[in-house]
Amino acid sequence: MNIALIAHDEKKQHLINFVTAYEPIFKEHTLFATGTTGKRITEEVGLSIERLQSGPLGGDQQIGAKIATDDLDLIIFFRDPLTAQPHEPDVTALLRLCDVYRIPVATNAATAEIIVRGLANGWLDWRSIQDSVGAYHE
Ligand SMILES: O=C(CO)COP(=O)(O)O
Repeated sequence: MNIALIAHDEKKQHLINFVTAYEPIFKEHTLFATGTTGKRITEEVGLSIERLQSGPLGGDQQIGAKIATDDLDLIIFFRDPLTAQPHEPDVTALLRLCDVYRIPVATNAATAEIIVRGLANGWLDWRSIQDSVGAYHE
């Protein structure tokens, strides 16, 4: 599975802790991340990640583009709901595309726990057989 990992600044340590806890699962998959998030995960957890631009510089839009081309299967995006983001429209657009293409997305640790445990149990295997682009029009 292709998995995107993203966290706003106030949530980055939460994501680091989360990815560390589930490192045996994440290391089995292909990981992408926005710039600063990816840098920290690489340095602090040691996982190999394809880093995109930092969120405010277009990273969320790059993640969105990968969703639109069916190149991502799961998004874990620890959002900070208490701090205004300069690129809020990009965040909204990214989450919208998750709904358009039926991409599982976790925006907090509680949901991420369920999804990652499901991932390990094969509950996301349907991703590899569905035509996600067509799915919206069913
Ligand atoms: O801003 C972000 C998501 O909206 C995350 O970007 P960084 O990982 O570069 O901090």
